[in-house]
Amino acid sequence: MKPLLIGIAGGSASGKTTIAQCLKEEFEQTRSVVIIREDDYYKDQSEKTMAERVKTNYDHPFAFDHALMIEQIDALLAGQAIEKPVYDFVQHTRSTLTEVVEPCDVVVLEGLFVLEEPELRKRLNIKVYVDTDADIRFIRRLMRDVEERGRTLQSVVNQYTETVRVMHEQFIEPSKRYADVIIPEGGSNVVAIDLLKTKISSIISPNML
Ligand SMILES: Nc1ncnc2c1ncn2[C@@H]1O[C@H](COP(=O)(O)OP(=O)(O)O)[C@@H](O)[C@H]1O
Ligand SMILES: O=c1ccn([C@@H]2O[C@H](COP(=O)(O)O)[C@@H](O)[C@H]2O)c(=O)[nH]1
Repeated sequence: MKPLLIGIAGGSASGKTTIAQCLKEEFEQTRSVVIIREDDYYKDQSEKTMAERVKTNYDHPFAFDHALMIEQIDALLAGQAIEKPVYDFVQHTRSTLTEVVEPCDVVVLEGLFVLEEPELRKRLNIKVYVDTDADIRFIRRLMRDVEERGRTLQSVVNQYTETVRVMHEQFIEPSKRYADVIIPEGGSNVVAIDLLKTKISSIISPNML
């Protein structure tokens, strides 16, 4: 049977990763769910200096290698393992590491553009948009980027006002209209996450429902 492909889009720090991780953990024992993060397909910038990397607009679709991402998703859908890139947010470029991902019953794609990019969207069986207010997203991003991604408060504020906010309004928010399911507030929405878990259960063990 072809794997079920679930896409989770939404703004930066809306809770996409948190929800995807919740789904994966629920089915950990059966190893039925694998997560593919669009972030891992940011283009390699190892040829650029750090000063040049900082200037990149990471919230525009051009920042991603979507062709490679689509090629690897198609391989997973065809039952083949992939060796995917791993992104290093601190260095703003691809890590030298790669990760082998085995095919699974359910593939969760999470990222800014998974509903916006037509070639990704048309492959999705279930389209989810995580709808979290901008002020909450900004606060979460500030805390996460300072704690985990090596940023300063000032750099987070500058990036948010110069690119993140405007690209969100241009590309991400409009992609909500393609969603089958809209989840307000992200990871704290237990009811919505339970509905997704039930759907996944019906795919991997249809006789249990
Ligand atoms: N419901 C929530 N309440 C509080 N913090 C949250 C919640 N959901 C996510 N976070 C935190 O916000 C940050 C961004 O969440 P994440 O799931 O990584 O968002 P995204 O993948 O959309 O960028 C993380 O540090 C995460 O732990
Ligand atoms: O080198 C980079 C690459 C990306 N970003 C920012 O990350 C977010 C996307 O990640 P989320 O987990 O969805 O928040 C995006 O808004 C980019 O601005 C970066 O700062 N540096």
